[in-house]
Formats: sequence, C-alpha cells, structure tokens
Amino acid sequence: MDTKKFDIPADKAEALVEVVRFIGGQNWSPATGGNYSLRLDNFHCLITQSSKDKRNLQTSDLMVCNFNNQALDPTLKPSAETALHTKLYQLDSEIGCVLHTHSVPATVLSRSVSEQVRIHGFEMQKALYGNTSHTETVCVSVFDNNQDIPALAKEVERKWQQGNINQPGLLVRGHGLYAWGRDVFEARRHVEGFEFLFSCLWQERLAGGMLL
Ligand SMILES: CSCCC(=O)C(=O)COP(=O)(O)O
Ligand SMILES: [Zn+2]
Repeated sequence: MDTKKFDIPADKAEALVEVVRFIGGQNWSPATGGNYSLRLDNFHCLITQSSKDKRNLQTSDLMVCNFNNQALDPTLKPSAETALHTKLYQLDSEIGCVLHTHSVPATVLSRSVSEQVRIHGFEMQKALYGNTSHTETVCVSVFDNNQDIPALAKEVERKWQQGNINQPGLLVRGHGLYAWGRDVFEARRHVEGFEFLFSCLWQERLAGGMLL
C-alpha cells in the first residue's frame, strides 16, 4: 500500500479543473463521461473521482492515485479508467496531463473506421505536437472498446511499443478520445485540435465527401 501523503498543489488542481469545465461546456463530456488527470511525480497522478459531473467539477472532486492504480485515500473511488491514464504516464515520462473526452464526433468517427483515422489537408493538424503542415497525414490509432480497462491499457502498451501511436491521442471505438500533452495547456490544445478535426471529418462524411 502506498502511504505517501500529498499536499495537492492548488495551482495544478485549479488548472485541471478549469480545463475540465471548459471541456464540459463544449458538451465533450456529457452524463459524467470522461476523466482527467495530471502527473504529480514519477509514481503518482491527480485524477478525477469516478462519476462526477465534469461540467461543474470542483478541486474536491480530484484525488491522488499511484501508478498501480491505488487511491492514496481508500475512501475515494478513482475514475474507472485510471489504468489507461497511469499506463500513458509510464509509457512516456514527458506526458504531464491526460484528458479523456466523450464527444459525438469522436464517438461516431471511431465506429466508422477499422484501425485508424487518417487526417489530411487541414491547417488545424498543426495544433498537434510534431505536425508542421497540412500536407502531412495524421494517423490516429483506434482501439476496440473493452470494459476490462487494464486489458485495454495493455493493448495500448503493445501498439505503443510497436511504434504505432505517433500522435498525442488515440480513439477508443464507440467510446471517445484520449489526448495528452506535456502539461495541461498542451493537452487542452490537443483535445481542441482533435475535436475540431473529427468534427470536420464527420461533417464532410454527412455532406457526402469533401466539399472542395
Ligand atoms: C457514462 S460514462 C461511462 C464511463 C466512462 O467511459 C467514463 O469516461 C467515465 O468514467 P469515470 O469512472 O471516470 O467517471
Ligand atoms: Zn470513458
């Protein structure tokens, strides 16, 4: 059992709550869907408690978990998807924040492809770290949904180690987007960029193809 006690840094907690409320306000996290975290050190993260209303999140709705997915305060219930967050922190020590949304565009798009969503020709691709031109193709990996989150996290680890996750986000089919960044601000930019791009792709589909 991890007995380390944390004084939760107020500025970090407030920054996370602010981005979660923003996301809730965009309707990207309805009906308590979505979960949100930031790295505290190499063994712990601050994460949303399960089943909280993300549109009106409070700093008291956050809690500390270690990377074995154990709550430091065992009276609190961590997000059901904590294992995906902690897996990402362990896969890349540069990841400082993980944001998981349940938007309509991400959900429907993830059901319309097999292994990846391919994005090409949009200026907004440059919102995603490492992308410098609309002429490149951004490939976002799609994973089958699984109620066994540790198993899903293992699958993410497998694809990561094969070099098949090379954007700061992934989709879970019929479920939503996981996006991350070095800090809350970069992770938020990635969520906004992905959500914009998914929305464009879906609207093009509805229109019967590219409008060019
Ligand atoms: C009604 S959303 C179903 C659970 C989910 O996918 C999610 O993102 C929220 O789970 P949490 O335990 O983090 O509230
Ligand atoms: Zn979810």
